[in-house]
Amino acid sequence: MPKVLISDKMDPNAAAIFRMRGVEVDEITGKTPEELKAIIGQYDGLAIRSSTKVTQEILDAATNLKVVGRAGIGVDNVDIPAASAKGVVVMNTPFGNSITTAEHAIALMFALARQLPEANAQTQQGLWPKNGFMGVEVTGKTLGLIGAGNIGSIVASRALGLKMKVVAFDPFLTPERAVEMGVEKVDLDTLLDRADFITLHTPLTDQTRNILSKENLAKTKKGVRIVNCARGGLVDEAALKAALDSGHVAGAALDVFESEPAKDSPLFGTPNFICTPHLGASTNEAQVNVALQVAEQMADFLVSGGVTNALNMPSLSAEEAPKLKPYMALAEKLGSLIGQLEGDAITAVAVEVEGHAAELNQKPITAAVLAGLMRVYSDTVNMVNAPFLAKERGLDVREVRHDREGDYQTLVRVTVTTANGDKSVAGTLFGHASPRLVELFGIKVEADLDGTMLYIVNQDAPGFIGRLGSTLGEAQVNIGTFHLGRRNQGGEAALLLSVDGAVTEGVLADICKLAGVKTVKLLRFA
Ligand SMILES: NC(=O)C1=CN([C@@H]2O[C@H](COP(=O)(O)OP(=O)(O)OC[C@H]3O[C@@H](n4cnc5c(N)ncnc54)[C@H](O)[C@@H]3O)[C@@H](O)[C@H]2O)C=CC1
Ligand SMILES: O=C(O)C(=O)COP(=O)(O)O
Repeated sequence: MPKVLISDKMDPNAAAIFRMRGVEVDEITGKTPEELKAIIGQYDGLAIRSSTKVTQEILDAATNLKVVGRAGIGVDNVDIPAASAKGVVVMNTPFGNSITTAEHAIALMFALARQLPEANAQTQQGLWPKNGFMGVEVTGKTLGLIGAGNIGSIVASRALGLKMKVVAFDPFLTPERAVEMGVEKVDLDTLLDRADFITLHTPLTDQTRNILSKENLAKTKKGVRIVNCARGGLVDEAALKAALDSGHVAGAALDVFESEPAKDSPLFGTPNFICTPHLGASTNEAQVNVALQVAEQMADFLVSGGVTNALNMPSLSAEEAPKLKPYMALAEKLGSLIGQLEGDAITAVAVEVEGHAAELNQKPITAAVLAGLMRVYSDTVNMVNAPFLAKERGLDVREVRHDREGDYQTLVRVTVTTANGDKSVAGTLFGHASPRLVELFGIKVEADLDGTMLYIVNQDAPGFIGRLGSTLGEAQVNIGTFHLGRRNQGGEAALLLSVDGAVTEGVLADICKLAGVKTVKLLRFA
């Protein structure tokens, strides 16, 4: 039974779903990194929000970990390259809390426009400060959206409902989508020049870090009000403090900080500054949504191999997964065979599918080929990290889908390029489930690739098989299965034998000495 750790506060629906889906679950929140490191080794899955930092160190200690599920959107607390390198899938729930977060941005905009927190505090102190809080209307004002993705577009729709004009800066926003959203697409300088309110809705990247820098804050309209419900680091906090102090910025609301938890920000106590402790996603609705989603997604993956909303792996629906499973097994065996036979010499890999295989999602088939092929170098390679490792090694990977009718109802062919030219192996599924090799370097053979096998290339000549049988028999090596194919009579023949027991270097050397033998290799398949 797979086992998951929920390490951040999460709606109880998550644990309930895990249990319902046959996944064991522990909820242990508030652990220090050291404490987490000590226990993470027992878990197949880790379900988090933003508090748990999934660092290289944690991943190194997570010897059984297969999936990290983020009940929310931002994954900047997960070292994704490190997870990919370790073959751990990282998933998020990209929509579950977006309405809630957009509503928080709108709430903070109103709170700034009418100075609600301070008015509330003074009223409750008995000061009745009726004349101290002259606000501004939002109707007719311009909202500048930085980032017009899921949350940005919900904020835009709400702002339009409030009769605001919305301008948006987002390099990936198409003109058509801008029209559909009812916003004007502008460049950043135009936005800074025109916006009465600015809200930020981008991830934190090298391009967005300090997007509201000292220089850019200086370009804003005097009296602008700024809301950041996205990520700390998008606004330069020191520059913001100076702009609030000078009165150039009339108000700012931050839900997120450069460093969290923010316990002693220089912004604290600044007039017209309000903040919340990363509450953007904190509604019952959003937390139920993300908890249900993350648990369903992680359970799908751990129980049936389905992949949804992964950031480092192609998607694979729970319906597709069972159909693809035998193909992935076949693809991995073909990759393993060719990796063991050709090894380091490979510079490019082409994965071709035809027949029934061509009707399926090819990405997982290719990933499985690469996993099999590269497991020759490292037994930590799996379908998640194989495509990344292939890229790192400079392997040129190509996918080809044929809609032609071939000899087989379904076929996967793997062709590798080496200094000695292209070499290819192909396999099919017998009875829709059983992987079978059908072609090996241009020679037709039929073989199950299983356990320990011997691959022998020899000159086709009478008596060879008898001599080979005697050599193995004398060494007490029992032959399990025997598969033979040849290019033409008297030409090159290929033999694949599955054998029981150990085949020593001495036995291999004896086979090499048999007349007509060109190649002998010991192969191992999972
Ligand atoms: N405060 C909170 O509790 C929450 C914060 N968030 C954060 O809100 C942010 C936005 O989330 P979503 O809208 O779901 O993400 P999204 O991926 O749907 O949208 C992000 C948008 O930013 C745009 N973008 C990327 N680079 C840009 C750049 N250099 N300049 C301008 N735009 C750029 C993208 O094109 C995309 O349209 C994320 O950082 C997320 O982590 C999300 C949920 C809750
Ligand atoms: O979903 C996101 O990106 C968030 O920032 C929400 O964070 P949280 O789950 O509330 O810690």
